[in-house]
Amino acid sequence: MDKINPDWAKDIPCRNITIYGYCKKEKEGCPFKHGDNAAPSATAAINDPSTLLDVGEATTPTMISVPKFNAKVSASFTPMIVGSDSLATATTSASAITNAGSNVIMTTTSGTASTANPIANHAVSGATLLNNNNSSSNMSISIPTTASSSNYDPFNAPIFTPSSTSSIPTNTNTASFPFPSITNSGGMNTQANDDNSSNMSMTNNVTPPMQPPPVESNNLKYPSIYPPPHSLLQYHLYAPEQPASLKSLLRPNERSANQLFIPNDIREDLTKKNLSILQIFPSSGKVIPSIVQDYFNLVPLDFNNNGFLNKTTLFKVFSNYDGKPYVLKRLPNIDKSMNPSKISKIYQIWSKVNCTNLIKFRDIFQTTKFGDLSICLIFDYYPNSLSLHDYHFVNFPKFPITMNYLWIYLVQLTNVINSIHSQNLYIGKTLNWRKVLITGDPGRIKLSHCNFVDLLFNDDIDTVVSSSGSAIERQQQLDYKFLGQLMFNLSVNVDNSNNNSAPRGYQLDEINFQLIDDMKQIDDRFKDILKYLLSDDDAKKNVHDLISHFYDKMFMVLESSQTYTEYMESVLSKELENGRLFRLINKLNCIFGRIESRIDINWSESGTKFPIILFYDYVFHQVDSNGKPIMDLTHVLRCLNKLDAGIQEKLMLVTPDELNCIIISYKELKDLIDSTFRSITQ
Ligand SMILES: Nc1ncnc2c1ncn2[C@@H]1O[C@H](COP(=O)(O)OP(=O)(O)OP(=O)(O)O)[C@@H](O)[C@H]1O
Repeated sequence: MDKINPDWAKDIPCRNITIYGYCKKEKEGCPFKHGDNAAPSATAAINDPSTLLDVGEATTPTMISVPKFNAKVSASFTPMIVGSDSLATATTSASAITNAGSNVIMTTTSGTASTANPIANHAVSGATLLNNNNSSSNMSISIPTTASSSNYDPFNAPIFTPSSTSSIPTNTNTASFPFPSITNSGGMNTQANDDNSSNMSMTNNVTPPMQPPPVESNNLKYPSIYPPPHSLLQYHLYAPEQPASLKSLLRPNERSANQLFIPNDIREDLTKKNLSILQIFPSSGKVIPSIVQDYFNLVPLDFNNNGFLNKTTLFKVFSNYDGKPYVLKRLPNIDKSMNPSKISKIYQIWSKVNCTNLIKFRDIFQTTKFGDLSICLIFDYYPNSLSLHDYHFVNFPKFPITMNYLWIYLVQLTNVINSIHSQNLYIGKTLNWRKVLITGDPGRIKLSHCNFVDLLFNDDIDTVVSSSGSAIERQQQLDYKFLGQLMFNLSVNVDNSNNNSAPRGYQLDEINFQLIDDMKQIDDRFKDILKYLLSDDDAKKNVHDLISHFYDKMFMVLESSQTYTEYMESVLSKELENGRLFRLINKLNCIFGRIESRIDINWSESGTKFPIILFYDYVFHQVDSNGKPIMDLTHVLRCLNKLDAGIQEKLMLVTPDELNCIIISYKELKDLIDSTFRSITQ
């Protein structure tokens, strides 16, 4: 190599500085220029913080002043070794990407290095973003590298907080959590008045998009229910139904996924119900006891109700006996302990009533677990059920009440009256639109409670439930009036469910025949029934007389409920095979493609297991004559069903090079797969 002329070289910037940021031969007589214009060296940057680029004064660097990006020395890209001293102190001054319009400068703001540490890595979200009002925008990202981060212990680490550095004002308004305000979303400054509107301009006071509440806040608010609403399943992640235009493109043998599986609305509804069943309450064990008698995991159903512990409360619970969910209704602050024989009598009487339109009563007991003496009643739980009042007039979306609904409800409630009266019992005031729950389609309703509370606090329980008591007959006659009142209140609000005004509920003494006649939206037959139910005649009302007014409507209800049952059966039959096929695919995947099989002679082309490989390709990796992958779900399902049934039908499996083929039956394949699976599970 020729000797370099020092006079000529002294004005030329040293290439080592350009590439590495420093020149190790500088002290050994490197003739090139290491002067003032060169970028600050790494060591200088560490020892003299003032030499670090000040993000606040970021200027457009030139190619000469900014070293090119170098993966070996750039802190942001150097894989760190935890505990390595050399790396703990190594750092880099800057890396920059420069182009005509925009500059990105990355600097470290402390002398110590960042490590492969999630806490340190939050620097990206805590980036300092500058807005430059000239035509070229500078995006300067400051990487705070917290000291002593070399030994990261994920288990003892503080909660990850996308923190703010001094250059990023923290948003103290935690109310917006977890949703960022629109103006700050994505960290983009929508108000930047940059001339060049195409430049993405970001300001210093950009709020990090996901700002969690401060950890030490005294007013820390936990989500009132788990899982919190924002973490609920994203139902739209499932494939939506195909538009009609695409359906026509299907070949005769093809079916869309929607034709093969459960319809989206039913799946979504069932998923939501499952979610409600599985909900847990975070403070269980503190505010609310974690176990009450044989029931655990208490979740208040009306958890928005303040001071709910002093009122009648409903909890969703799980039974320790059968693991099923139930509803626990707690009657708090009982003055004195109830006579156990009274409690057991109530249980014996009411647990006998079996009616599809009455929520089944399961258990009753006294407890001091809530800090007082409470009586607890246990009922079947129907997730996401709403009262008639809430379903038609309060909750969104509202389901407008129609004449058909009125008939369906009337038939079902008559069924409840019939079942309860036939046991010499009565319903009482609980026959109202807040205690009748909609539990499913089409308009399926269940009465949630009967007169338990009256019975519990009535000292003369024997009279109340005696088989010949005239008191009971009187109460039973009142039940018809309560039914009339309920049906009247629904009818009078038929037009109301479409607008936002609160539904008007009439008391029994407010209802008269004139009001019934004035209702334009109700047909005359229904008005006659209302009059029959609400009349003060001496003639005793009974179920037989009542249904003579609308027996034809009972056929309508029977018809709709049978049609719905058949529809659900057909949906169920579509899903019937899923569990079986899922187990089969699991089995196949467990044995197929294992690393050890690559060196196992049995899986080679001449091995005994080779048909499994070919079959897997045959089922899942079909290609057309041009070698283009084919995705035919029907083919997959057909093959798997035949395999599962182990039929004698033979199929030809061809090797990818098409030079060899195997003719094998599904039965033989099934045996082969079963024996292979057994061999790896033993
Ligand atoms: N068995 C049940 N399964 C599912 N949800 C229920 C059940 N019983 C009640 N609910 C839900 O709880 C809500 C409140 O029911 P209810 O009015 O009976 O309770 P409450 O307000 O404690 O009664 P009370 O009027 O005696 O104080 C109902 O609208 C319904 O959404």
